[in-house]
Amino acid sequence: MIKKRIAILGSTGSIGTQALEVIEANPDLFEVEVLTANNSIELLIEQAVRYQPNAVVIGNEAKYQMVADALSRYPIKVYAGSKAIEQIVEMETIDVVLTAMVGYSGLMPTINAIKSKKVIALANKETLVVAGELITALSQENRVPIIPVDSEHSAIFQCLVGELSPIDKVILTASGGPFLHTDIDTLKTVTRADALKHPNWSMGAKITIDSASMMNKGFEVIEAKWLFGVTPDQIDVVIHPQSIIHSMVQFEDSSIKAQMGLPDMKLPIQYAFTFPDRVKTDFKRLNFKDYSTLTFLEPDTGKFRNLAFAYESMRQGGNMPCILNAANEVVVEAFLKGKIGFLEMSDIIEKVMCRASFVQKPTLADYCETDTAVRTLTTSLIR
Ligand SMILES: NC(=O)C1=CN([C@@H]2O[C@H](COP(=O)(O)OP(=O)(O)OC[C@H]3O[C@@H](n4cnc5c(N)ncnc54)[C@H](OP(=O)(O)O)[C@@H]3O)[C@@H](O)[C@H]2O)C=CC1
Ligand SMILES: CC(=O)[C@@H](O)[C@H](O)COP(=O)(O)O
Ligand SMILES: [Mn+2]
Repeated sequence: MIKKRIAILGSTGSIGTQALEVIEANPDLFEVEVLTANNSIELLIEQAVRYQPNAVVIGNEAKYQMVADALSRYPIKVYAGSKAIEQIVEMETIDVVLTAMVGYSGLMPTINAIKSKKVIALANKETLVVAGELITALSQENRVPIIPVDSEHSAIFQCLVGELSPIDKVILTASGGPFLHTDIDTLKTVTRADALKHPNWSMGAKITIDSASMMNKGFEVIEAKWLFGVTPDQIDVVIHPQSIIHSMVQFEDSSIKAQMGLPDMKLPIQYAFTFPDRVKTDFKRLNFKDYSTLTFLEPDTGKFRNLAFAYESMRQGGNMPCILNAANEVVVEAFLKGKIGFLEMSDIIEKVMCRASFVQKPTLADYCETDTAVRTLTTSLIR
């Protein structure tokens, strides 16, 4: 395999740091070309010293000088600002861009990376939620593969290898989050700390709250639609609290394929880097005898209304998923800051979906305008 030069957008986060572990374990296969972060300069500097990338970018421009000073002894270029993150992906020496930034901030760098013909290892699902149609069209136009990193989509992608026949259904598994068995009255008073306790995965704060509210699964339904070209009716969600089956595909002859393993994001990250090959790892193996039962339940969309909102946003199409995403980013931040309660997140999102300006055939400019306008609208609805 030719050594791949990798740019990690969001190297200081949960996905970013695990990607660096994968790269470090396979020095003959991968090298780090670019690292980016938003504010975490200490970790970014430590990573840059250790992995010696060609360039680093710090999103917060006020922190540029501190990073530049710390790395002045090394042949590492230092840039700052969100525009620099968008532009760095154009570097000729990059083969693969791992999009591991959180939220809407991943959109513009991903667009630029596709236009620069880089292979995309896509962790940042919000990119496909906000602008799935545009991103899919761009990737086809530029003949750029988008390889999923999200565990469910990596599972589906792995199930589809070698299959030429049509998909009947994709079945996304969901852990159910920390509140699977919490009644709706108790949900009114759950705290940030309660919601940040994911049963199976250790992840960044924003996606952990999305998992607790099941917006993560809603986003993953939209992500699956664009990645695998299926209709909303072909996407089922099933609660599987053990997170051992990462997702499944049913074919037209009724056969179902599942991808399984212990919950560890390093596997989907590595597979996105090595596809179509598989590379030996020392990751802990699943032992079926440790599990006397694997269980499956119907999601409760009365309790977790976000999942229903995601299906509704797909039904409406246009900029509605972009509206959903922007509203969600604002309410999650407000919940994390203790400004609103857990159930208020869905109440506010519902109001925003009714009030925001709908655009049936959005351009990139429309997505940008929608994101800005919806953030303002959502903020005004938070007491
Ligand atoms: N964590 C996981 O297991 C999984 C994550 N994903 C998806 O991957 C993405 C990353 O998630 P995760 O790693 O958990 O998130 P984290 O919050 O742990 O990390 C986010 C990274 O993005 C950077 N970042 C945040 N905001 C900005 C911004 N405005 N501009 C530039 N950089 C920014 C952060 O920098 P800094 O440290 O400086 O703030 C950090 O490096 C998300 O889209 C998530 O949904 C998907 C599946 C699983
Ligand atoms: C690891 C990963 O892919 C997450 O998206 C995870 O799936 C979250 O778990 P939930 O199933 O609880 O949303
Ligand atoms: Mn996932």
